Amino acid sequence: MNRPMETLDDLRRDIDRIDAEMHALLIERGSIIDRLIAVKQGSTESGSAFRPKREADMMRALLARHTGHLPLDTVESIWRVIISTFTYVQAPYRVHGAASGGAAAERDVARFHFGFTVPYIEHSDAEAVIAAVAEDPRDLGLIPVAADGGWWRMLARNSALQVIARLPFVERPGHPAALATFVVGGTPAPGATADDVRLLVAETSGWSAAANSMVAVVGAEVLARHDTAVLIALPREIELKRLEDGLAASGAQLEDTAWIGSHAARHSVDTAGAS
Ligand SMILES: O=C(O)C(=O)C[C@]1(C(=O)O)C=C[C@@H](O)C=C1
Repeated sequence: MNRPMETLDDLRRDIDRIDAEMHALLIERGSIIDRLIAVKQGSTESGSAFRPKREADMMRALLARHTGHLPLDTVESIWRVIISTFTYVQAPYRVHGAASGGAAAERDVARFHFGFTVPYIEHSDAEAVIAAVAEDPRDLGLIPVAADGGWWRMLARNSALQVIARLPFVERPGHPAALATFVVGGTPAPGATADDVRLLVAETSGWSAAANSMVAVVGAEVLARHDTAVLIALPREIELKRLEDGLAASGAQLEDTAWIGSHAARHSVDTAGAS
């Protein structure tokens, strides 16, 4: 015998039940916040509650286990809002972004990754973002990886600030907040940041196209150049000495080297997020 067809009321009852369960789970998740605060205060941890290494791992796991009708973009953005708001409730912070990389794109990055509860403040350029975070190192600054102007030299001179993450945590075709962005923050708690990729600033002498190619041959990446300075992304497994030796063979030298932060290895999936 055929089952009688479900009515719209039946389906809405199901949706109401699931919504109530999800809400109850969110309330239960929220009840952990006081314990998180207590544990973090009771250990060596202090300052910002942002733990980018943990978040990169969580976002990868979320996207890996996702299945079903709901687009990946939706699931990722829901969890970004949950996690960022939990960070905010533990210790309030603001996010600063630069309009110079495209105000709308930067705002999208901020809202997608940090939601609407965390205040977003727009500045003219990367230098102004760094100045704002220097004033309150519990805040986070967003700077496009491709931003020009040599902003990273400011971090080389200020050891209290560093790059602590790179967004998006999981890259994919058509990501709704795709603008590659560094997150700048105050000195992170021990173990809070990933160091799969370390960022090196150096003055250079004898730099040439051959030096640029050599950086790639060694397995690193020149992210930017400004006057005689260079910003290089160096995977953890590549020793600085190897880079220096390779560059010496191309006639270039690194001087006044400074590490300005690190982030998790870039991770891509080829699934489009909207389907
Ligand atoms: O795991 C932590 O340290 C938390 O504070 C929890 C949590 C989360 O909501 O899952 C929030 C902030 C951190 O950046 C990472 C994760």
